Amino acid sequence: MSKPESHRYCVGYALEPKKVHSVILESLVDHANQRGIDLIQIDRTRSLIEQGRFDCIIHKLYSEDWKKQLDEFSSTYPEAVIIDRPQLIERLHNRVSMLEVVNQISIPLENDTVGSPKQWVIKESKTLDDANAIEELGLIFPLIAKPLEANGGPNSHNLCLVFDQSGIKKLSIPVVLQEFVNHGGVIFKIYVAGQHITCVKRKSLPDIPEEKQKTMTGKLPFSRVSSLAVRNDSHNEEDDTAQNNVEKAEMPPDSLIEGLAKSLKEAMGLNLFNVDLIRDASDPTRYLVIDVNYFPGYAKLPNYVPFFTNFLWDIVHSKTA
Ligand SMILES: Nc1ncnc2c1ncn2[C@@H]1O[C@H](COP(=O)(O)OP(=O)(O)OP(=O)(O)O)[C@@H](O)[C@H]1O
Ligand SMILES: O=P(O)(O)O[C@H]1[C@H](O)[C@@H](O)[C@H](OP(=O)(O)O)[C@@H](OP(=O)(O)O)[C@H]1O
Ligand SMILES: [Mg+2]
Ligand SMILES: [Mg+2]
Repeated sequence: MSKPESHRYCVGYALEPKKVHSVILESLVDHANQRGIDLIQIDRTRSLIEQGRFDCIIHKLYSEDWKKQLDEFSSTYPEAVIIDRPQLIERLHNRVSMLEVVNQISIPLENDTVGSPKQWVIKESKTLDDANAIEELGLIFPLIAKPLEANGGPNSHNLCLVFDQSGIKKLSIPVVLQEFVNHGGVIFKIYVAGQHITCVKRKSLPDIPEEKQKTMTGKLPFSRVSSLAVRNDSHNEEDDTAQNNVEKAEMPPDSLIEGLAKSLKEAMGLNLFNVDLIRDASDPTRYLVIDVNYFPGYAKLPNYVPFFTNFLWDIVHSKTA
């Protein structure tokens, strides 16, 4: 075991209890401790300033009161690093602004392209009921309907596949209708923590064959497919095939993974996020970003403990973010 470092740094974390449970594991606390970093839970029942000096604060809380407390804390301790600024995180709480940035960056790539699927936003319920208005939008079925807000609220992961106009009527507004792209049932999840980047493969929604696209009608709800894939221990033939597809899938080129992660980090000014990326089954040079999440489930990564500790170490040692 390495020698504990003599100078100690203090990193405060402010997260919902569920997130503390899923991300701040004992193994992380112990490892960080060995590297001179004390991970301290911020007490949400007391004022932040009262809790003294932190070298760095990591957080995933969005209330106005919390934002005010962070501002006060920064004024009192200007040298402390806040990961990340709430105003910058907000872009990821809306499924339109989260993908806009993908189309503003440019990544030097030889053959591949990175973009986002076509999407339409519907904000008024009368539009859902108006067959003419829907037709005029020129939607391309099948679609994925996603709540516009992606702020961790109870409905923000309630998605559904929509096969024709009849499926649109029963959606809740505001909703984003996104072109469904067949991608071989495999999703690439790029996790970013400051300058540390890693990519894993996961099971995704299966392809919808063309014959099926013509016969399916209405809508089909689903929720949290890629998380299910992490937890799934059932064994049926369909799952085995899906798992097989994941294992066989070739990773995107390193230059694409790094280029995309670094450009997005720069453009958004954020340190802690992941990117969901798919590869078009009918054009394997076409990559599409479908989702960007703030402070995702890092503990699902196989190298999570050193990965996250290295990030914290960089921050407290450079004191710049
Ligand atoms: N445009 C698309 N084409 C094909 N499949 C898609 C598309 N968008 C999403 N999916 C599928 O739906 C799943 C959930 O979509 P998305 O990641 O946008 O939702 P989310 O609720 O924000 O997920 P997360 O739990 O990662 O935050 C993806 O993992 C993928 O399997
Ligand atoms: O709880 P909200 O704010 O909705 O955010 C979720 C993200 O949307 C998911 O992407 C995270 O899971 P992944 O790390 O598997 O993407 C998921 O990670 P979790 O499994 O630690 O909850 C959450 O960060
Ligand atoms: Mg996702
Ligand atoms: Mg998401």
